[in-house]
Amino acid sequence: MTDSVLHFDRVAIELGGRQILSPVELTVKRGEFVCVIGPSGCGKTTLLRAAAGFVTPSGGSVRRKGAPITGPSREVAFVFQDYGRALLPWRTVQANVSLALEAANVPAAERPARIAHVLRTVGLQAHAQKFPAQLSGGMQQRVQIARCLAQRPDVMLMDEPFGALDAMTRETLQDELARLVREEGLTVMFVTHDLEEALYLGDRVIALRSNPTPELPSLAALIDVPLPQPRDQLSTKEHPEFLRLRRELYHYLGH
Ligand SMILES: Nc1ncnc2c1ncn2[C@@H]1O[C@H](COP(=O)(O)OP(=O)(O)OP(=O)(O)O)[C@@H](O)[C@H]1O
Repeated sequence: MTDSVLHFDRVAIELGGRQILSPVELTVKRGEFVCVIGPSGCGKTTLLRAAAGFVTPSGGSVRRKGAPITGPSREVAFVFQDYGRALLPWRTVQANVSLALEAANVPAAERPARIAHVLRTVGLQAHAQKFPAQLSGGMQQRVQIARCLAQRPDVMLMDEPFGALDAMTRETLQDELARLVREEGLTVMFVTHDLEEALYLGDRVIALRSNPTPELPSLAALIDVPLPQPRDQLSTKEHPEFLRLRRELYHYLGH
């Protein structure tokens, strides 16, 4: 179990008197990229929020490196879809990234080098002094990702991070994230509506279904994605295995 970063141990969640997630059993290993897909309202964000310690399961528990999660932790970073609200508009790019270091009580003398490093990692070193409103949506999302990287988290939880971006920017950011994950050895749980995005990025994809019952539980499918790395927007998406998995997931999602 040493390489288990997150373990969902029969996690069930009720909200507003309604069963959102029936018991989910899942282990996310170190360095793994797990994508979560499913129809709107099936509980994808809720599952991620439980891993972040924002929501307490009504049954079971989420464990990080073996210990139950009882609340938010700096070792778990959360990337929101809405980068506009995640960034402070009155702080520059570097000051937004600095927030993570300030929260972690990193000594002021160490901050500039760490900020410069993560901004280089996401290709924003030339924009450190700009304010969020001076950047495109894709660049603002990179700032949010840089801020999470500055935390040096154990795990990155990403909730439809590219959902608000145009198709071309989304593909660019997918490739940048995939590279970052490889280079930094990140562990990622990534929620998306987009089947192709899930298969393109994931080592594994889990599909959730809405309105779970004991016969048809939340976890509809858990599939391995054995496509070669690094992936490529054209050849990966034309790979026969990609097309086969896409068809399989499409079926699981009840189309
Ligand atoms: N705090 C809450 N109280 C009551 N119900 C809630 C609460 N938060 C979420 N829900 C409900 O739980 C269900 C699952 O929500 P969740 O946001 O996890 O779904 P999702 O799969 O991420 O949806 P989407 O793809 O639309 O973002 C929805 O029906 C939602 O209305």
